[in-house]
Amino acid sequence: KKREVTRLVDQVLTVEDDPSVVDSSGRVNSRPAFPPSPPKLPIIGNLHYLSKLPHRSLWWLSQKHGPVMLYHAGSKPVLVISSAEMAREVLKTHDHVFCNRPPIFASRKLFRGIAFAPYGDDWREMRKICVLELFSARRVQSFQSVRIEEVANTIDSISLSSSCVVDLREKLKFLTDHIFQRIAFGTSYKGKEPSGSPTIMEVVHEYLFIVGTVSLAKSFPYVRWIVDLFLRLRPSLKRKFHVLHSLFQKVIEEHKDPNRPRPEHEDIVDVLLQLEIDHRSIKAVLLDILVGGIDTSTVTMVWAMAELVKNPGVMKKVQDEVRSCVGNKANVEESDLHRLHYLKMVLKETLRLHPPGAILIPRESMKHCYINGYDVYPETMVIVNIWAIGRDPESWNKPEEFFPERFMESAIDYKGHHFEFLPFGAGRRGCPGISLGSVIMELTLANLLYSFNWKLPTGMTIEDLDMEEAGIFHLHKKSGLQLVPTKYDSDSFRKEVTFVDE
Ligand code: HEM
Repeated sequence: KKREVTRLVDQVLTVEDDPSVVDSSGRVNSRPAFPPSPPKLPIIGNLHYLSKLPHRSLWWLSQKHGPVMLYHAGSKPVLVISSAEMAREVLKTHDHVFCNRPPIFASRKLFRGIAFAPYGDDWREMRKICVLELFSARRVQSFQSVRIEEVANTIDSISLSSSCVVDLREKLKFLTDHIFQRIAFGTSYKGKEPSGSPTIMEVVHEYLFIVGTVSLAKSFPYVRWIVDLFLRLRPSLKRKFHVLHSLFQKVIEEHKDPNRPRPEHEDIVDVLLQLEIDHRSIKAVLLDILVGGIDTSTVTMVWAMAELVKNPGVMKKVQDEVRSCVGNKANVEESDLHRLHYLKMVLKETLRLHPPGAILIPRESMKHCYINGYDVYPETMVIVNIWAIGRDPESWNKPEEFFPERFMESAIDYKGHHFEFLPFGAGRRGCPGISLGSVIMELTLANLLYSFNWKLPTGMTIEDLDMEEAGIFHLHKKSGLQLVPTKYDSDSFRKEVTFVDE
């Protein structure tokens, strides 16, 4: 109601915002009804409102201007959606209008995989391959041995530091990097770079950062040449593109070598070569997988462990569940996961409060339509602030609290049917990697929780645990996560459980 009142007040103050202004002769004025918008400045539009954490600035603005707001990034109008109801309008009711991506990232000269491709036959074809061939249930299952081996290596490596401070973020980054490189390339190049050379993921991050900056500069026709001249982004972008291009080319050539030893499972490059996909598209899909999978899973698991350490009651409950389900096995297996109901709730609660993509990858309208009575014109960029929606008190009771039990009697899942909870997006452009991402996260978290007890380094209290956010593409925990693991003694737990049962 408060939002509606704010919207009405805004409409009274800004006549342009009123969708049905009646003039003195009683005629309905047919001027376009633009959504409410913060006051603009010349050249920069509304950019002065943006902080280092755009999802928070946009959330703050939406509290004043409503869940459908027009934000001006320089000369570019951007429709910002901040409620479950309006997200449903965009991602379901009008999904066919908003399933395009804006031309950022999508230059023909760069990689144009699935995530940033414009809507059309090329995207449709690659998306079909993605859903039916690359991330189908059968294919995800075929990568099981990779997950098991890599998670076991991580547990072994942490065991070596039992009772010492461990940089858990680094361990998890290393793990997901290995898993996704093995899934995509059949082998991991991590640690095999010539000394002093950046890792693949470092090049990927730099590449994305430059593409993002160049794209943003396009919204500022007056200052674009200054950005180009002083930051010399384009030559740098070209160099990064070539590094990735040659690496992916090398991987493809190795796969085409008839003397290559047969791996125990087909990797993504094998599948794409068998489907006779052209090399350029294969490279773009490889980039999508590295970008889509590695950071998202790492940041989510770091947030989950941080929230658990901050909430010892939840930590105990989830560890008790994992340990009593697994019994006296050496580790948690994938076949155990379907019984770990509370663990799944912990993961959902983490994704509600800390969705790695706080705002969905931008979409673009393909034709005129109305959202909540407002005109939205073709080629308007649309962003859905899923971070704000996950904390909206209209949808969530005590939204700031980490309370996994809220999912107990609830049918809400993250498959894109519940618009108050959209960590993987929804509709035609929703994430095709949900099953792969979630099984990696569940298996890793279950084993971390099974194998170790976790506490903060000596002298640190829960209050000292910094939950500050950072990041442009993916929202990570700014200060990393230093924790002390101690190896869990399953015998003593069994005695404890037997004692309780008796
Ligand atoms: C924690 C794990 C992950 C999260 C939270 C996540 C989240 C997302 C989100 C929010 C989108 C945009 C959806 C939209 O616009 O409605 C997306 C798209 C995408 N994701 Fe994921 N993702 C994850 C893991 C993965 C994995 C493991 C892969 C592949 C290996 C992947 C590949 C993709 C691709 C290719 C797209 C673009 C889809 C399209 O535009 O058609 N993601 N993801």
